[in-house]
Amino acid sequence: MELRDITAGYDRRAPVLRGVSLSLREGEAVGLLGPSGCGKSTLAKVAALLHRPDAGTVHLGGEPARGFRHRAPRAQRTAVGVVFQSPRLAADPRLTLSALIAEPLLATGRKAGAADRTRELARAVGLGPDLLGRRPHEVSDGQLQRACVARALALRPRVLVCDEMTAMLDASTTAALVAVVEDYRARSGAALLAVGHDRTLLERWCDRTVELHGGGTDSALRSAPRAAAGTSAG
Ligand SMILES: Nc1ncnc2c1ncn2[C@@H]1O[C@H](COP(=O)(O)OP(=O)(O)OP(=O)(O)O)[C@@H](O)[C@H]1O
Repeated sequence: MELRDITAGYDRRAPVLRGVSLSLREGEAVGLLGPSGCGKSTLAKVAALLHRPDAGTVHLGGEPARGFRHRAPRAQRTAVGVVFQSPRLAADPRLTLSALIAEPLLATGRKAGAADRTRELARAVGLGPDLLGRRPHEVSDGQLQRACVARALALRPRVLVCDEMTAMLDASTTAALVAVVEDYRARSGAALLAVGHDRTLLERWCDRTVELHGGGTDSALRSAPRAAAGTSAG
């Protein structure tokens, strides 16, 4: 994925991001750090094709993004999986965890095999069958976030964007979900953009970290390689 010269925000006269470029190679994990409000989530939404930049381009597998939000073509939209910080805001409260995980499969016409794939994904994220029939208000934040990660992986995305995925989780759920994402990345060759405030976690987890500096008049990214050898995810 390549983000080229992205200018984006919510008011064209005062963009949050100005001329930000970032590329993720196949299989690469990049951690995105920066002070609160500098535009990390905005950049994550642009990368996930959920927010149209005012200027600049997003390339996926060498192809320019042909639209954003509902205008993104299905093949490009499904190539990017997203996990947000708050599963309570992200998850439809009416769906069971099973339906939540299966929804992207059914919405893209993959009905055959959807039940098996849902069980496989649930197992991978550590959700037992007893939880799959429950709705969001009947499970913990950690259990719900596990379902959201499973859902994000359902269509085998080429890029996974995790925006503060672990911010609301305890240490053991954080470690478990980082391990799930890492296992998927290792097997699939997908790239990862992980946004967060936990520098220690991102420096251990990712191949490199980049620091976004907002500030209205210009935004810049500074790169740093992975933390010293010997550290490992989770
Ligand atoms: N939907 C929106 N409408 C208007 N302004 C927004 C919207 N979303 C974010 N902003 C503003 O854009 C700026 C950047 O927000 P963003 O969420 O991208 O920052 P961030 O670096 O992810 O912050 P944090 O680390 O606190 O999550 C902030 O000033 C924020 O108030």
